[in-house]
Amino acid sequence: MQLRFTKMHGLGNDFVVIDLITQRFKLKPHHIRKIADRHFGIGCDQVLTVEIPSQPDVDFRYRIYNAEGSEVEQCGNGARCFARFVREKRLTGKQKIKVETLAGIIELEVTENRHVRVDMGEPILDPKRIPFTAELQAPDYALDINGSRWQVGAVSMGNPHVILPVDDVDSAPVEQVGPITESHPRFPQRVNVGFMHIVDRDTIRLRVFERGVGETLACGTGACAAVVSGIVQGKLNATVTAHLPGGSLSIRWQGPGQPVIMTGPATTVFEGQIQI
Ligand SMILES: N[C@H](CCC[C@H](N)C(=O)O)C(=O)O
Repeated sequence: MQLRFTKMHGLGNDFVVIDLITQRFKLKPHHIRKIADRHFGIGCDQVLTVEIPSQPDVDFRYRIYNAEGSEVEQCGNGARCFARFVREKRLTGKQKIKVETLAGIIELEVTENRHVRVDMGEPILDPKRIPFTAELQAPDYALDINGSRWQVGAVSMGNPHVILPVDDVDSAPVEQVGPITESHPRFPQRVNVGFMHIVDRDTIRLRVFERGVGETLACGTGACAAVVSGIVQGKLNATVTAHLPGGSLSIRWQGPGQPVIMTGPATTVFEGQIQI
């Protein structure tokens, strides 16, 4: 079958976006792996699908698949691309778009300067719901990684994140520590691994080794989780600029009971068709 797709990216975190409203196809893990393959397929970090919602008062269903084929709960950079896609494809004319994900409902808004503002919902700090094995909820946790002890943050944005503090992201041990931490036994559903340098109370630099993908040029939920962790530890103000290798995001969180608001760009690269 020929499937139409659109190649997009959010700060270099790249996606293949497929409209499964006007096209009918059931994507299986081996299809995702083929689409995501950078030599034998199109190439991307994640595949995103646009589907008919299953809930009332929601505009679309938004599904996310990591390049390895696993379906995941949330993708922040993908959410911004989702908003641009459904408007460019005239699947909606709305300024504010509600979408359902495995992590719950999020709200997307295309802003005047063509950026997209996403209400990512409330962060989850209860270890049991991240999930992360810990006696009690705390601002940070001692975590032994390959014989070294780190003092880490643990936050879910619907998907699990662990945040490791570093003094310099450029020299952070992403390749060495990322893979082993992604599969750390205290994270039963594996985890996205952020390496965060707090520059000042309004600024962080961040690299992310993503669950199911590896290091990406940007991670939206990772930026949200890192800022929340820094705020909980009393080290960041409510509005933070997160600088990632692919570019910068604005992240705002006003504390417990409040949603995390992420604002940033979304870019369409090309359209195509793939025989699948
Ligand atoms: N790798 C993530 C999903 C994609 C998240 C990232 N691309 C973002 O922008 O939030 C996970 O397994 O939870």
